[in-house]
Amino acid sequence: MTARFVPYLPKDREDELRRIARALIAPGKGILAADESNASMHKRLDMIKMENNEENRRKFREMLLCCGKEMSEHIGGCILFHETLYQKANDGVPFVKHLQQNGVVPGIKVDMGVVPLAGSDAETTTQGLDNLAERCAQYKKDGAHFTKWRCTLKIQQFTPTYQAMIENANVLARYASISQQNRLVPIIEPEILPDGNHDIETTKEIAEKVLQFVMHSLAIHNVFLEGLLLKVAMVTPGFKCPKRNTADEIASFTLSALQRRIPPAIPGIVFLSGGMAEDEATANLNAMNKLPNRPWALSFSFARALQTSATLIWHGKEENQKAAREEMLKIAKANGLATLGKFQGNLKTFASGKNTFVADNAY
Ligand SMILES: O=P(O)(O)OC[C@H]1O[C@](O)(COP(=O)(O)O)[C@@H](O)[C@@H]1O
Repeated sequence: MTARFVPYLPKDREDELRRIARALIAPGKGILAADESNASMHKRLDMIKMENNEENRRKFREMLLCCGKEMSEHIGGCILFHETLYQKANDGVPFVKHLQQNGVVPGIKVDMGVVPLAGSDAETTTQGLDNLAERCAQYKKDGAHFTKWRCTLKIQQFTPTYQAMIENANVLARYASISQQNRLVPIIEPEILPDGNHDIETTKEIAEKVLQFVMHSLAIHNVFLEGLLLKVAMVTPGFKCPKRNTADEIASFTLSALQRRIPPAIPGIVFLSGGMAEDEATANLNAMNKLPNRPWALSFSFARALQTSATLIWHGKEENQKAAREEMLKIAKANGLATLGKFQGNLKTFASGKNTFVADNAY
């Protein structure tokens, strides 16, 4: 019998996407998220009282991205912001080349930010589909092999609404399809924000619902599951919930939500850090990777939980760069071990115990 539709992707395209996805989450590796938009960069640089301008953002990225070959031991890929993809390190070599030479796959954030979703309960969708195909084609030529798109959903008395869940799931699927058509592995991020005083049971229930909508839309748009990664928040109690949960509890709630909703064809699920302290994010990831029944790789795509100590040590000073990079690599190593469930003891970092929660982190 002949196929009723033109194939969604040719075989060689599928193989390419599969290969890229696997490289990003190879055993012991995860992703460094360094794709902060300029508004988010303001918050990063403000921590060390640096002005948020193009040159300071370049210096910050120089500190994070030019760590040498050691970086690829635990970091498979790095997500960049548009500006960074075209910036150069102090030695005149583009950042993207530095990453390639050091065995780290460069990726790019392609969404154009969160905007209000009219008619909803003060919720949002994410814009950026216009010209996305052209931008993706260009990014591929310029060295990127994967993309990221972030949607945010809020837990409040009446949210996330059906409208927000269906809209965000659909925009994520459309983005993923366009990305795959352009030979870029999409990292699909339906982030449930940590704000609120709800308990962990509530977060789990909502996470399952949100994921159900996302998987449904991916199926409708024929997105190739083996050639994508999912980026989600761990299932935790709301930031203001008085009852806190242990790493083992967070791990089992998170894993159960994923097991119920995510097909094993998806090669990997990577977690954002969402304002958790560095040591906490690592402990939770490690606990998850000790549990049975994980058909996908469970890894990290942290921004704050990989950058905070390094940023505070660096403080914008050239002479602190080496120590800052060593700290970041130490944390990456701990997370690499956590992807295997092999991290032991407590992670001691410059910013241990310091949460980096940002209220309503949807710009
Ligand atoms: O600046 P944006 O586009 O709002 O993105 C916020 C950040 O959220 C992330 O998706 C996750 O970051 P955290 O690990 O700090 O929660 C990053 O990739 C991104 O830089």
